Amino acid sequence: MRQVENFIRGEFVAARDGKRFDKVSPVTGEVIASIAEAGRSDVNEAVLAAKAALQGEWSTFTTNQRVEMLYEVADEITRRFEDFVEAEMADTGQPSHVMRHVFIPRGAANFKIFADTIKNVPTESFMLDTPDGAGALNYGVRTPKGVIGVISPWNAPFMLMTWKVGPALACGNTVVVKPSEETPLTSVLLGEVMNKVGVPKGVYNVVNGFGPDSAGAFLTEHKDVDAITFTGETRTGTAIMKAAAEGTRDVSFEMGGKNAGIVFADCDFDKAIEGISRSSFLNSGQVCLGTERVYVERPIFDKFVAALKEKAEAVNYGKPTDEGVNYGPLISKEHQNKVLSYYQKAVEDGATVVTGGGVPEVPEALKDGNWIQPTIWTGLSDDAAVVREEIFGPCCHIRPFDTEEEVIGLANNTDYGLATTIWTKDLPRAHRMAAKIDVGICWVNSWFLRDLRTAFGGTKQSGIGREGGVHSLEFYTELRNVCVKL
Ligand SMILES: NC(=O)C1=CN([C@@H]2O[C@H](COP(=O)(O)OP(=O)(O)OC[C@H]3O[C@@H](n4cnc5c(N)ncnc54)[C@H](O)[C@@H]3O)[C@@H](O)[C@H]2O)C=CC1
Ligand SMILES: O=C(O)/C=C/C=C(\O)C(=O)O
Repeated sequence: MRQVENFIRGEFVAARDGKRFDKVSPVTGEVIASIAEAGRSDVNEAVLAAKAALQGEWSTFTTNQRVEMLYEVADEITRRFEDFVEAEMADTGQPSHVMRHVFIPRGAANFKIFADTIKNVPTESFMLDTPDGAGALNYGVRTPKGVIGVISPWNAPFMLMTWKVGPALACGNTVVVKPSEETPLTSVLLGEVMNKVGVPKGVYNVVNGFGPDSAGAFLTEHKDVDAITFTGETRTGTAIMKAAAEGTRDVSFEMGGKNAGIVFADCDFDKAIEGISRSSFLNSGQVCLGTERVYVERPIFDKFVAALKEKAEAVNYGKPTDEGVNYGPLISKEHQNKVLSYYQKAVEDGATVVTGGGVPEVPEALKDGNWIQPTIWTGLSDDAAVVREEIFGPCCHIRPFDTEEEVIGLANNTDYGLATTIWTKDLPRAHRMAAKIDVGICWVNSWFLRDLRTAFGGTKQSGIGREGGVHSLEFYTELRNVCVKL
């Protein structure tokens, strides 16, 4: 069985107390790896390694040298593409084409985009008038923030971890990553890449383990961690924020969503169906940007529900590498139970189950995997649990609407504010809507179309701060103003 260690100061090391935990395949339920579980002293060692590296060779790198090294990291990921695809598939159980076309290429791109950003971003400067007429020059200098604690989730593990590590390293920081306990493989594999291309030891570290009373909490509580970036559940964000308050450390949070998809009668119908089907069912619905509330203009409501039902029923369950498989399991038994409990709740609340609602028939070899049917409901009230709470599964509730004002109110009637997707050919209307829906990311006639230079993050309980392009520099650097009297 695969043995996976922590990665500290450039070495793959077991936990000092020898503790380990099992990684279980979401596809078959088999134990596929044994993972070193970092205790407080292992986390301490990783943080001290990262702190020491800030003063070492890494600090002598020019921006250009860092940029070149990040390009080498990206190129080495691409050279080891198959290894990353295999590890990510083993971790998540999601189909090979999603790994090949989205998650692994995005992992490599996350290093290149921030290398480009740091190389090209201009320095802020202002000329100030002074009474003597000579003036003063103000200019900004960006310095690394220090040791960054990276707490990453399981739904797109490599893509979301590198989305943080890329800019952190581009800005000259060092990192300690705590990947989700469900998906440790690619973070540790990245350690091999870092060593291969010569990233100085201690710049990139990985500690495995769980959240509370484990590696996650030990890391976020550590006083030498200067800032924390986190993607995951809103409640976890609250716990991390409390830990970060000690020492007033900075945080960047990308958290849950209960995103609305809005479909007007004048939309390109086939594209809207394709878009909403992806946004509700891709990655088995385990995408923070996904759509769990769909609002459809009344004249096309019945036609829309029927067409989305067809899409939901067309998924092919199976092993990630099997030909034609386009749909994977949920990440864990715990998550499967959580999603199934919402399926049950929807029925208790009086939903019409258009399709799905349970566990599908799968071949004998897969019966211990965490399979679940894509599910569509109609007929629930706006305050039903499955309409208000983030489920993070392949499901959506569809409700008709009659006016623009009404649907803006419905879309905004949530504690979250991550993303929305609007489908209409009336672009002035799309712009009006985009201005009024309280989210960080608004897609029109598209979904998950990502330009990595754009601001990414959420409002309300969906997050704090923005990352992406130059916005990442705000979090990963300190900006010092220098004022020179001329
Ligand atoms: N991208 C997103 O928005 C994600 C949302 N979720 C939501 O969260 C729910 C639960 O999934 P989980 O994996 O349990 O998410 P989670 O938020 O508990 O886990 C995310 C990461 O935070 C770590 N963590 C947990 N508690 C911590 C603590 N007190 N201090 C430091 N680190 C801690 C975990 O070990 C993991 O690395 C899902 O059902 C889904 O609704 C989960 C993953 C990603
Ligand atoms: O494109 C990105 O950077 C992120 C996409 C998805 C998530 O953040 C998520 O599902 O958590």
